[in-house]
Parts: sequence; structure tokens; C-alpha cells
Amino acid sequence: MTEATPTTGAEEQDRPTVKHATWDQARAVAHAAASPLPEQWLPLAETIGETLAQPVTAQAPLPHYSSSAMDGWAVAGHGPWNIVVPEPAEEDPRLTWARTGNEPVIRVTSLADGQATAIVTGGLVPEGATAVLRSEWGTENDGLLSVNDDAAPGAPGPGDHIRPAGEEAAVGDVLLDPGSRLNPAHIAFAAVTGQDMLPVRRRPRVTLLLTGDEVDESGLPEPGRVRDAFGPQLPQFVHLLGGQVDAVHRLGDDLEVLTERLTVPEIGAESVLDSRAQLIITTGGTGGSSVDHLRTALADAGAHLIVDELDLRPGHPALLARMPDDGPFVLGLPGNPLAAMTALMLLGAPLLAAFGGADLPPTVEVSLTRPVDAFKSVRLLPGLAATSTVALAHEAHPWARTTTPSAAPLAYAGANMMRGFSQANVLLVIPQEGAPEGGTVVAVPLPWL
Ligand SMILES: Nc1nc2c(c(=O)[nH]1)N[C@H]1C(S)=C(S)[C@@H](COP(=O)(O)OP(=O)(O)OC[C@H]3O[C@@H](n4cnc5c(N)ncnc54)[C@H](O)[C@@H]3O)O[C@H]1N2
Ligand code: MOO
Repeated sequence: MTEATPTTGAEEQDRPTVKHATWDQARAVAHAAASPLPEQWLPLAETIGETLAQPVTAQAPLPHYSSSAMDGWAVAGHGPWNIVVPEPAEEDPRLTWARTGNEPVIRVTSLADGQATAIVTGGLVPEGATAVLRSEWGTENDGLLSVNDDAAPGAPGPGDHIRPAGEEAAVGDVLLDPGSRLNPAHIAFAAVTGQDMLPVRRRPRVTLLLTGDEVDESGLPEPGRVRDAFGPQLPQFVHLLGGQVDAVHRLGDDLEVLTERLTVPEIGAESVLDSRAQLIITTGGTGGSSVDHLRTALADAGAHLIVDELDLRPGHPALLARMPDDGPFVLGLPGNPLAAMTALMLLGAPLLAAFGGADLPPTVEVSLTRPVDAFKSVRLLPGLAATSTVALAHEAHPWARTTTPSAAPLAYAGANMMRGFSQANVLLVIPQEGAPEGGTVVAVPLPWL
């Protein structure tokens, strides 16, 4: 985890603008730009989908006691064994009427060599027990337990069916890493280690400003108009990347409206709490035409450009800026749908990860199933990689070894096209000179890989 030092507005403004950023510069600069949001403790069940702020460590050995993995008998030494029957426990007679189960007994806490006692799965193994004999393999006769003919030869071997305390983790072991986006498996694990609350970083609040007079929100548009590719999916896409979209505004192509939306707090302007979103994502209007106003609006508002254009296609007119006085970040996505998606992955994903205190999202190396031609610039192409989260886990866990996965560059990858992207699970970084079949290139995993 990288714990970025909180920056002041002044430092922010001093940082030079990175112009025409390469794909990896864009990721690194965006990730370094934001500081982790404050952490808060939430009840375990409410932390799924949030980002863990501190490591979870084992407070006790895991499991915390030696238990039986089978119903049967705990045995000490070689058989046959004398069966130790638990003594009945003394009980307050006024309470016996309420009891529905078995008579209370005093648990057998230790066994001497040649003794055995009945045990159920998950039961606490008595001191001195050397193995558990499963119920199918033992026969009781007159207080004596023997291994029967069904048993495997040599059973029970030393330690059989005993789950030793601490076999999963020792006290102090790091069980979950900070920066992890918590999923149901993490929560199950945290629960069995005895956690009730976890420290998480809340998602940064995001406002979407969708520009474009020519954009329709439903139906099949007339020629000259386009159907909005962003409104129906960008809030969920941003959520997958760690943000929380609280507001979506459609602005048309109007400089005044855009400037107002960039500078006016979302709600509660007079509130003591800063109600502004931490990130404003705009779509369209990044270009230089008479109806593209984003750059003008940002300059008028005194915003500082952190990244000004990317040195690749599609997505080159994208920008990352910050409003003055520690104001929100502004991520300007180009209007062409695929260009917007590449810019979101290169600038938005690392920025949102940094807000959560998470590392730069990992990339994977893939080998191409077919060659890709040279082009006038680096390209980001939608790709279908034969990989899984295991390949990503490999980055964090060297024990999850994988070989280089293959990936197919997908057709229909124009800046305005969604057909290729709709089948993709990665964005392939193709060098300017192209790449041969079998050539290795970097792939940026999409958050639904
Ligand atoms: N003379 C130049 N023209 C263009 C250049 C250039 O360098 N010189 N760059 C091209 C590239 S590359 C891109 S990308 C776009 C950037 O455009 P903008 O960010 O200014 O976006 P718009 O002009 O508003 O729209 C571009 C395109 O995208 C469509 N669009 C917009 N919003 C949506 C939406 N919500 N859903 C679907 N499609 C949308 C819009 O209709 C346009 O077709 O500029 C190139 N031009
Ligand atoms: O960003 Mo444009 O979409 O590079 O082609």
C-alpha cells in the first residue's frame, strides 16, 4: 500500500503538468495525485465492497484450539483403548425443567496412554490425545474401544483427523492486506478470526457531468444524433473501480452551465462539512471545436492540469485536473465511447485506487494470439485474455503461479465503437510499431475480468 502524503492546494498547483502522458505515466501520475480518504470502522457485514484501511492480523492462533475433523473417539497411544465416559455435571435442580438436550457432563480434558473418549466434529481434542478414530472404524465392547475390520491399514495414524491449533495462522500473521476491496470471502475469513468491525476507507464521491447536445437518452437516435453510451453504465463502472456516483447531470454543450457545475458544490454549500464530490467526471467536450468547452471552463475556474492529453489512441484528448483550493479532481473523458473507456482505465482507475489507499491496479503480461499492425501512435485495443483473477493475484501472492496468458486483440476497436469492447476483459497496450503473433504486450485488466 502506498500512503500518499496529504498535499495542500499550493503544492498541487506547483506540480508541473504532464503533457501527452504515456499509458504508464498516466497511471502513475493519477495514482500519485490523490491521498487516501480518512478511515472509518464499520460492522463486518457492512464492509463488503469497501477498501480495507489497515491490515487484519491474527489475534489468536487460527484455529484457536485443536479440534476433531470427524465424529468418533479421541484416542491416546495404541489400541485397544479404555473408554473414558464424561462424569455428569452438578446442576441447579431449579433449572432442570428447562433443559431439553442431554444431561450436562464434565468434559474429558485429558487422556492417558491407552484411553479414548467420544468426540464430535469440531469438538475440543483432550490433552494427550494422539489421533481421532472415526466412528465407522471403531467398535465399542464393554468399555473397550477397538479398531474394526473396516478401518484402513494402520489407522489411526498419529495426528489423524486432528486439526491442530494454529495450522492456518499464527498470532500476528497478516491475514488481509490493506487496500483490498473486501469481498464475501474476506468477510467470512475476518469473521472466523474473531473480528467484529473493520477499518475501511469510504468510497470517494463522484459527480458525472455528461455533455453533448446531440445525445439521446433512449431509443434509436435519428441520423446526426447518438445514443448516450455513458449514463446507463458509468455509475456502475465507477463503482467497480472504487467510487460512488452521487449525482449525474446532463449539460448539453454550454460553457456557462459547465463552468457552474464545475464550481458550485453539489449540495449544502453553506455546510460546515465540505459537500463537494472528490471527483467530477465529465464526458465529451475535451476537443478544440467551438462546442468543446471543458478546457476553457477549467482555465476560467483556475483549475490545475495534472495530465493534459495522452500519447495514445483512442483517448488522446483526455485530461486530469484539480479545482483550486484542494477542490475536486476533474477527469475529462473524451466523447468517443471507446476513448472514454481507455481514459477511465488509465487515469480514473488509479486515482480511485489511491483514494482507497490501494496500490496501483496491477497490469498483466499477455501473449497475442494474432499480430497487430503498426500505427501512428501507441494504441489501446480491447482484448479477450485467457486469464483470470489468478493472474492478478499472482502480482500480490507469488504462490499463485501462472504462465503468461494468451489474449486475442478484438476487432471493431475504433474510438467510436463499443462492439469490440463489449467482448473484452482487458485493454491491450500495443506499441506504435505493432506486435507479432505470440508477442508479449501489457494488458490493463477491466474490473469485470
Ligand atoms: N480537429 C480535430 N478533431 C478531433 C480530434 C483532433 O485531434 N482534432 N480528436 C478526435 C478525437 S481522437 C476524439 S476522442 C474526439 C474528442 O472529442 P470530445 O471529447 O470533444 O467529444 P465530443 O466532440 O463531444 O464528442 C466526440 C464524439 O463522441 C460522441 N459522444 C459524445 N457524448 C457521447 C455519449 N454520451 N454517448 C455516446 N457518444 C457520445 C459524439 O457524438 C461525437 O461523435 O474528437 C475528435 N476530433
Ligand atoms: O481519443 Mo481519439 O478517440 O484518440 O481517437
